[in-house]
Amino acid sequence: MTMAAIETTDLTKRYGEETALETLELTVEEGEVFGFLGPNGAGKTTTIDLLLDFIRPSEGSATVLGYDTHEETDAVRERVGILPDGFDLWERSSGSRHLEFALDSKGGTESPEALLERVGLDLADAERPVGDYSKGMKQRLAMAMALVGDPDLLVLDEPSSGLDPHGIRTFQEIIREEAADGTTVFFSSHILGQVSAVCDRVGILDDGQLVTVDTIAGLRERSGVGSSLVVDVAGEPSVQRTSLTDIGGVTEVTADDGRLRVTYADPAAKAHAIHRLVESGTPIVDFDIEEATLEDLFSAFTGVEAESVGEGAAADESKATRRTAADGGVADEEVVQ
Ligand SMILES: Nc1ncnc2c1ncn2[C@@H]1O[C@H](COP(=O)(O)OP(=O)(O)OP(=O)(O)O)[C@@H](O)[C@H]1O
Repeated sequence: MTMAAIETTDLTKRYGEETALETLELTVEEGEVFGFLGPNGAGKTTTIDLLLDFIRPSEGSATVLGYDTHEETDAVRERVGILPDGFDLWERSSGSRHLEFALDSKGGTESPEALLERVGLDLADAERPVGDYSKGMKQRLAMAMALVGDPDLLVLDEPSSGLDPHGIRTFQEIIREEAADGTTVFFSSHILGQVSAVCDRVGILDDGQLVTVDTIAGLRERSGVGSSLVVDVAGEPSVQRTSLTDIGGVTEVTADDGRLRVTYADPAAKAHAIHRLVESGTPIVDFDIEEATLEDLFSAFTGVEAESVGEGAAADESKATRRTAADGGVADEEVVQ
């Protein structure tokens, strides 16, 4: 039997009246790259802090790599590499000193140079005090420290914060390399594109509740958010609308100004639709497939509308709005920075 890298049972954290995490039941298998997705305040950091015993649960328990997070904290921390959210560095010490410290305390045997190269920090920068580093450079150093000692599990809390697009690619490469080497990777993010780029499975957390866990493909299928076949036709389509709506898996057909849009839940439906159009003698000028985006999926599962979730620094300014019924109307409240 394979051991789960992370297993939580009934894991709950309350702060007074506020429930930061509600009866979380989560299993992350060994070797998986698992994305933990959710808007600000969803409970991602709380979960990670519980897994590493930085805070104690109000109820429930968890194991990491088979060890109880509370009873066997040292065993857990020895085997886990952590890139925390809002980590502290010693501003006056150099990057190299930080790495030496991490190597000493973890008993790591890696060469500092190799670690620096992996995260894209050059040797000259490594000699400068960390107080002079940009946010992205600090993030790279923290990743190098997390990699020390060849951890069995990498826990990354919002790893891309402060990184430029190149840095994001570097981190994605590291995640893929670690996974290829058998390391389990658990990382939290509110940026969907980054999660989909590397993850085997995704868990969506919203307001302390695990809303769903699935592969991206599975989320697509279950969300009911359809993809669309968009066909440009010369003149009016000569096809009967019902001959398209009759196709199994088609959920909606609209026609607008020489453009026909067939929305489907079952991908097999699009070939049928093309076939019927050709059969009816409709002159097709061009066609395109518009896939449901990850943003659409996220909204479908959380009711939170993500607006801009591209890569890079700009993504950190991405906004999402939660639709709340207020004063009988719909108010938009910002929930993602
Ligand atoms: N020490 C604390 N005292 C009181 N409430 C807290 C404390 N720590 C976290 N919370 C609350 O718990 C909830 C979950 O916070 P958490 O930091 O886990 O969210 P998150 O998903 O990591 O968000 P972010 O993306 O902003 O890091 C929030 O409502 C937060 O205000």
